[in-house]
Amino acid sequence: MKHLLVIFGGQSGKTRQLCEAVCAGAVAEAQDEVELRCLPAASAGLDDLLWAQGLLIGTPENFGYMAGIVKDFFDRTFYPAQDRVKGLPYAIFISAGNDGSGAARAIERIAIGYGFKPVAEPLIVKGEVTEAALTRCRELGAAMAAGLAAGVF
Ligand SMILES: Cc1cc2nc3c(=O)[nH]c(=O)nc-3n(C[C@H](O)[C@H](O)[C@H](O)COP(=O)(O)O)c2cc1C
Repeated sequence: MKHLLVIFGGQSGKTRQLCEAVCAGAVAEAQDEVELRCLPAASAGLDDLLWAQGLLIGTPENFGYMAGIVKDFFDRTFYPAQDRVKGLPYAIFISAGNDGSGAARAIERIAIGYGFKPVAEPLIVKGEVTEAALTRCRELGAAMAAGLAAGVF
């Protein structure tokens, strides 16, 4: 069984909606081969990160950056995880009002510090969460789960 960790932040529920679709996609694709752990960023910690063989990070864009609670996850885990998570495949999904690029860039920079390996372009959903957006999220979750199951990352 491969291990996929999904963490998310957010206040008004849109990132959570994206997260639920990401997770549904992963389960639909590979529930027999991939064990999923989906956690609010505040509840996720070092043990979860070390458990993970794949990581999906969900955040709103707040003030051109990731949610503070997602940054807090990185702040808490960076030093203890250093040199233990190199090469961890990851991808990002973002709920934004009208941009999202600042949050994506900030997470990408931090991910370089950990040595995570990007395996998909950041998925940015602007404005309302439409059915089309949820489909993209399900596809992201499915692609991550399929890649993990197949051992291609
Ligand atoms: C304090 C705050 C700051 C925000 N800053 C940005 C921003 O810089 N760029 C942007 O595109 N949207 C911005 N937004 C809009 C949110 O990204 C958007 O409403 C998002 O869908 C919220 O996700 P959530 O429901 O998971 O909290 C901001 C919202 C809040 C509350």
